[in-house]
Amino acid sequence: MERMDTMESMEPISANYTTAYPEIHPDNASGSEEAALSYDEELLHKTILVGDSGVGKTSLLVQFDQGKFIPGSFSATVGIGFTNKVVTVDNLKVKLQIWDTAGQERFRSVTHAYYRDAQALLLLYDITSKSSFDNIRAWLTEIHEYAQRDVVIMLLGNKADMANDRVIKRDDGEKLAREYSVPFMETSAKTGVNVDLAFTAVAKELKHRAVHGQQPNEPKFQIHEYIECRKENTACCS
Ligand SMILES: Nc1nc2c(ncn2[C@@H]2O[C@H](COP(=O)(O)OP(=O)(O)OP(=O)(O)O)[C@@H](O)[C@H]2O)c(=O)[nH]1
Repeated sequence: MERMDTMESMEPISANYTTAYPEIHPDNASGSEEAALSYDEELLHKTILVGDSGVGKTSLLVQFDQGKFIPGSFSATVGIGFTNKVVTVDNLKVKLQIWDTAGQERFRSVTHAYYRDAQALLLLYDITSKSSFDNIRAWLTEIHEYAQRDVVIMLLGNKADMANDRVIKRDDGEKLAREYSVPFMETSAKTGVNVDLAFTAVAKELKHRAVHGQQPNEPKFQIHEYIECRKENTACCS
């Protein structure tokens, strides 16, 4: 696949990882009924990665975008930048514009401004960092303050490969997610476990809303079920 190394972002940005709509095809299902409904493939779905500094937002995005992990190669993100990616779900192309934000407190006022237009937010903590987990409630408060009321939120416990350093049990992540009624899974930007799934689930939800949003009688896409059936298990105990 030809890859264009164009970079489209707000200034300042941290790393040159943006590509112009490379495609992945997580679903090979053909003949979906939904495909017959109208969906504008030019629609851009803005998705934002948030969470404390160092939880692995940039790494997760690079793993999703390029399928690779470069250990210790990232300096803290400065400001905000985005990567475009097309995910094919139910034979439709869903364009995600994925914004990688700086986790550091000093950039918070910059990133808040981007929440308003976001259709989805991936909220990350690091399973080896108690403080990053404890801060999730504060992140959710911010999200509820600045983002749209119906924004899709997904909680991700990243660095699931670091079993020996784990301090947050998977159960704790699940409980917190249940409390806020948000889908949850553990991911590893290093091994790639559940990374495609996280973005694909978001793409499916956003596409479903775009296709069926005006039809109140249509059954909703069950993002929780979709994830539960597909997610790979990660170690559960510290
Ligand atoms: N073992 C392991 N290391 C990870 C994983 N994800 C990120 N890291 C490492 O954690 C460190 C921080 O990762 P980043 O992706 O820069 O974190 P960030 O959330 O973007 O940080 P800010 O830009 O400061 O907000 C880097 O050294 C990464 O290599 C993971 O899933 N597993």
